[in-house]
Amino acid sequence: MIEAVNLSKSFKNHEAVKGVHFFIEQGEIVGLLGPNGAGKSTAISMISSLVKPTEGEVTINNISVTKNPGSIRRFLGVVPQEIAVFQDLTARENLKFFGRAYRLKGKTLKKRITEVLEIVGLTDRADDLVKNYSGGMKRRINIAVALLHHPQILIMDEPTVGIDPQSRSYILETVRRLNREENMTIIYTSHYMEEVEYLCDRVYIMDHGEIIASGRQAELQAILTQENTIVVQFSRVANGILDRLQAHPLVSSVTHQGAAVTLIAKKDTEVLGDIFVIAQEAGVQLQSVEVKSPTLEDVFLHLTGRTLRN
Ligand SMILES: Nc1ncnc2c1ncn2[C@@H]1O[C@H](COP(=O)(O)OP(=O)(O)OP(=O)(O)O)[C@@H](O)[C@H]1O
Repeated sequence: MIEAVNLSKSFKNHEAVKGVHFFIEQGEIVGLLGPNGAGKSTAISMISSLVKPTEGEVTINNISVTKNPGSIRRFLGVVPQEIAVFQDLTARENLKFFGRAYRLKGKTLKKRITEVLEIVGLTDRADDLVKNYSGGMKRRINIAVALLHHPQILIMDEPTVGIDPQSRSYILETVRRLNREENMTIIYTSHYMEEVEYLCDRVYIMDHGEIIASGRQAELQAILTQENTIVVQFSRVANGILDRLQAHPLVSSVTHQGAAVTLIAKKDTEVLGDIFVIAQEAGVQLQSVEVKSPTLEDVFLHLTGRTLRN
């Protein structure tokens, strides 16, 4: 349904997206995961015809996005990262305005406004000015605008950044419902691993403009079948201890939050003994050690050497 081949975008001398390929089937929820600056927004802006690729091509339902931007826009609903509605209008007035831009009018528009307000849970506040909304409500009206013309495909760029947990879970449930009840195809970009784990059938992991891994979650986790995640609570992080752990030949990555250190290491009993020795030599105590199976976050860490929040 959506196919991107060798998609690239350069801004002056900077290559934001470097020859990526996507294939997305109808009815899938696909996650595009990566840290800030990975190239996610640029990639989806090319898919939705808002940015012209430097190289490569995107087709949606076999129609070229670059050659026929007008005809593919009717299939697409795009939820941008920024709130793209008028703050001095009410939600209903905003929806009327954008509905007319989609050439909806009269009773059809009125009915659809009622429906989308219901979908995003803003029926009760429809006649309040958007500037008086909470951050989460503004994000929801942003989504409602994208749904007005019954798109087959919804492209969402980090739709839950900076909002309260309740609005966040409301948005996640709305995305699931749209997918299940209307078979809507959804591309969901995020740097929140847990959202992608919860929502997405398949995931593309992007870093520095490239797709560094893709697949179903289980397939991605299988990248680390030879590894364990080891979480060690030290009494403190002494000088040099992180470097020594990182230098261990069986350890592929080390991150820490205070004195809690997470290692990804080959499944080998030697590692635990060596951690103990390293701690002893650094004069710190081991307060607890937990060995876990790797998560999607660990896969990301293994592939990039960084956590998503870095
Ligand atoms: N219009 C532009 N002009 C110049 N550079 C740009 C432009 N848009 C994006 N970039 C650069 O391209 C790279 C990728 O940016 P992009 O916004 O696609 O990343 P992202 O993964 O969506 O990150 P974020 O979550 O911060 O939006 C960044 O280095 C960014 O600074």
